[in-house]
Amino acid sequence: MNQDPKVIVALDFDTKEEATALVAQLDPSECKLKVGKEMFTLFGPDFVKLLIAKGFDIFLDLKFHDIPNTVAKACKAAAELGVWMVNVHASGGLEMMQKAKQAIADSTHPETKLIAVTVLTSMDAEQLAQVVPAVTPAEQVTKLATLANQAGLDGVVCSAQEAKLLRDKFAPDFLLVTPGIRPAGSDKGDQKRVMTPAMAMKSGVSYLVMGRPITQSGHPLETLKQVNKDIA
Ligand SMILES: O=c1ccn([C@@H]2O[C@H](COP(=O)(O)O)[C@@H](O)[C@H]2O)c(=O)[nH]1
Repeated sequence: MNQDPKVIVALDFDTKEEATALVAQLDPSECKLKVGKEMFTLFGPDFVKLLIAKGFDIFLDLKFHDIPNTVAKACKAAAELGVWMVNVHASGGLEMMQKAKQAIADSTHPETKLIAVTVLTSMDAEQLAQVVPAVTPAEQVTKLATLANQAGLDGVVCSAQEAKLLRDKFAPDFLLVTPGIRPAGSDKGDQKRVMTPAMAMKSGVSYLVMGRPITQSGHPLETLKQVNKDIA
């Protein structure tokens, strides 16, 4: 029984029925689950609690980004739902991340992990240059990860392409959570900074976030089992 599966399946569905049909095939020893903005907006905290009750570790991927007081209260509310992990945008700044961390520490679930999004995996160098001039994705990820580390966060969301760089810079327990994971030959969709599951694990990633390559594969359970085999 694996207590700490490395794949986080992103439940990005617009009906609860589709999501629960998939979840019914999965086992908490094979994957964790991620609830993002779409499903949380549609189905709210009760949906999250339902998944927790089935024994899954839940990453609540709401990417909070607001003034420190607001983000801190949102993180406390998320932690008190009983989720395994929650996140904020690192570009919200040091004070915002410190207050969020403190709010979780003061909550009824101080063990909840808090990580920060660096540069979205859907952005390439050209897109990043439209919002932050004269910096590469790797430089911007490193800068924001350093800030998150300084704020005492548990880790960051980055692409697997930056994992080796960050793994060499931070302590082994600093979590690197990477979306943009694509098995060889699978459709990239809107993801730009991608890597295969096996290469990502070799680069020092802590957890792989995978949505469409599993959920839209036509045979999700087999796909997940193959990924777990590939990274074993
Ligand atoms: O930089 C980021 C941050 C979050 N995500 C989320 O991960 C999944 C990826 O889904 P795929 O279907 O495997 O592309 C999705 O829920 C995003 O909101 C990200 O992709 N990149």
